[in-house]
Amino acid sequence: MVSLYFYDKKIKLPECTRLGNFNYKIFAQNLSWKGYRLPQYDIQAARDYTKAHPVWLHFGAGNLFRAFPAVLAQRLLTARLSRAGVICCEGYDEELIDRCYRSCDHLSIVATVYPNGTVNKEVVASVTESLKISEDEDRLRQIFTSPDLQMVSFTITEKGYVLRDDQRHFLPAVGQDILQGPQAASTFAGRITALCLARARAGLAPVALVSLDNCQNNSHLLRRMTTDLAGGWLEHGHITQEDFDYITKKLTYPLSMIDKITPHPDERVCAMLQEDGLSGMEIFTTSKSTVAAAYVNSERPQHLLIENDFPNGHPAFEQLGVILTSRSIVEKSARMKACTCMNPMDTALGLFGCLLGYTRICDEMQDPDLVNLITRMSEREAMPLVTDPGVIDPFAFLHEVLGERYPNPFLQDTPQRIATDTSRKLAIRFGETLKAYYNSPVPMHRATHLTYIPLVLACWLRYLVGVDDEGQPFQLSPDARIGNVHKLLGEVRLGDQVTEERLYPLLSSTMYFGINLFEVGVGERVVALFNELNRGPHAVRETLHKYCGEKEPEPAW
Ligand SMILES: NC(=O)c1ccc[n+]([C@@H]2O[C@H](COP(=O)([O-])OP(=O)(O)OC[C@H]3O[C@@H](n4cnc5c(N)ncnc54)[C@H](O)[C@@H]3O)[C@@H](O)[C@H]2O)c1
Ligand SMILES: O=P(O)(O)OC[C@@H](O)[C@@H](O)[C@H](O)[C@H](O)CO
Repeated sequence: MVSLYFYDKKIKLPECTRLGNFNYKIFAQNLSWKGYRLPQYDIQAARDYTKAHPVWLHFGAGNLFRAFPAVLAQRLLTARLSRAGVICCEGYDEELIDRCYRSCDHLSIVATVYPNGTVNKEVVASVTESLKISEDEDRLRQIFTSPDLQMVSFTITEKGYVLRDDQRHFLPAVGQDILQGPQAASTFAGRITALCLARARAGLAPVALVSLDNCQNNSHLLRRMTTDLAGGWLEHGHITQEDFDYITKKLTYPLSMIDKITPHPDERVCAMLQEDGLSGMEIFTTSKSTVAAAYVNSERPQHLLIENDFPNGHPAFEQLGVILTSRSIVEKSARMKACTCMNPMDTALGLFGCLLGYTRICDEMQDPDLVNLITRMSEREAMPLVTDPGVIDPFAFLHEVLGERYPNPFLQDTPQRIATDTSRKLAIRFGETLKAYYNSPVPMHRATHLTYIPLVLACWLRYLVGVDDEGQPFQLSPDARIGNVHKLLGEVRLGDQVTEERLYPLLSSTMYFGINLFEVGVGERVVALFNELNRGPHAVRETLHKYCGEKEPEPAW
C-alpha cells in the first residue's frame, strides 16, 4: 500500500493523491476523470515489478523527460508491452525529485497543446521511482547490477557532459575524482562511471547508455564522459584494463535524435488544471534555475530515432513509433534537425526575440520580417546542403515546423528559453552548414554569398551587448560560458562600431562556431552586420527589415 498526501493529510490508497482528486479506484476502472486520460494499468503492480526488475533508468528528471520518454514508458505499460516502467534519477537539480515526483506520488500530468486550442491531458504514472544521485547510491548500484537492466538514458543538457574547462583541462572536481578513484567519486560523471564499473565487476551483460540530448554527436559526448573518467582511473591504477574495456568497448552508446518542443510550464495550462480542481500546480523555479511544475506542457509532433545497438535488449520502442535504425540514418536525421530544419531557426527566433521584446515564439511567427528570416535562412541557405535521412522528409519536417509548430498559439515557448546556452549551440546549429559550404565543390555554394546565417551570428553578438532594441538593458538567458565569451568580445556598448581585428578572437574561435568564421569567408560579413545591428536603438529592427522585408536588397555579390 502506498501512502499519499492530500492537502497535507497522510492518507492511504485507494483514497486521493496530492495531485488533486484522483482516486486510484478510478484508475483501476479505466475511467477518465474530467476528460483526463488516466493510466490503464495497475500502477502498484508496475511499481513493484520495476523495483525488482529495473529495465530502464533515466538521468535528468526535467520537463522533456516527463513529456516524452516517460510517456513512452506509459504506452509500453498500457499496451502490455512491458511490465516495467522507468526509474528516474537526478544528478544535478535534486530539488526536482522532491517537488515534481515525491510530493506528487510520482504522478505527473502531461498537457498536449494543439494549434486549434485543444488540450489533451493525461496522468502519467510510469515513473515508478525517483532517486537522487547524492543520496540513493545503494539503490543505484542495485539497479546497475540488475541483470534486467537494458538501458540508461540521459537528458542532462549539453553542460551535463562537460568535464573540462575552455583550456581543455579537467575541472577541479573531475581531477579529484580521477585521483581518488571510483569509490570516492563525487561528480556526476564520476558516479555514473563508477556505477558502470559496478556492473562490469558483477560480470553482467553490458547495457546501452543513450544520450537523448540535443547536441552534436550526443553518443560521443556520453562515451567521452565515461572514457575520460575510466582512462584516468586506469592510469592511476584504480581499475584494470578489463574494467576499462567493459566501459569503453562493451557498453554501447547509441546515437539518438529526439524532437518535441517542450517549453517551460505555461501559466494558462496551470490555470486550466486548477480550474479542474487540481492542487499544487503552481510553477516554480528551483535554486538551480530549472523551471518546473507538477505538470508539463508540450506539443503533439515528436520524433525519436535511436541507433539500434542495445547489447542487453531494449524496451519495445519500435512498437511506439520510435525508429531504431542504423547509426548513419540517425546521424543524418540529427543533422537534418539540428543543423538545418529546426534548431538554427530556434536560435534565430531566440536571439532576435530577446532583442525585440518578444516573450512568445508564436508571436514572433506573426512578424513578417522574422518569418522571412527563418524561411529564407532554412530554405535558401541551409536546405541546399541537407542530406535526406530517408526516414523523415526534410521538406515536410521543415514545413511542419514553419507552418504548424512554431505558430501554435497554445504552445507557450519563449525566446528566452531558446537563448539559453547559445554559446554551446552555434557550432552545431550553424558551424556544420558553414563547413559544408567551405568543403563543397559546387561553385554556387560560396559562404561569401550567405546573408541570413551571418545575420543570426551577428545578432548573437548584438544580443551579448545586453541592451534591447529600445536601448534598455535586459537579462541574458543563462549561459555557462558567458564569462569567457565576454572576455573575448571585450566591452562593446550600443552604438559602438567595431573592427574585424577587434572581433577576430571571438569570431575565429572554433570552440564557439565550429570553424574560424574568417577562414570560411563569413567573418567580415558578420562584423559588418553587427555594426549595422549595433548602430543604436531600433537598428535591430531596421537591419532585420532591410534584409528580411518583402523587398530584398540586391545581393552584395
Ligand atoms: N525541451 C525541449 O524542447 C527539448 C527537446 C528535445 C531535446 N531536449 C534536450 O533535453 C535537454 C533537457 O531539456 P528539458 O526540457 O528537460 O530541460 P529542463 O530545464 O526541464 O531540465 C534540465 C535537466 O538537465 C539537468 N542538468 C542541467 N545541468 C546539468 C548538469 N550540469 N549535470 C547534470 N544534469 C544537468 C537538470 O538537472 C534537469 O534534469 C535539453 O538540453 C535538450 O538537450 C529538449
Ligand atoms: O533544448 P536545447 O536547450 O538544446 O535547445 C532549445 C530548443 O532549441 C530545443 O529545446 C527545441 O525546442 C527542441 O530541439 C525541439 O525538439
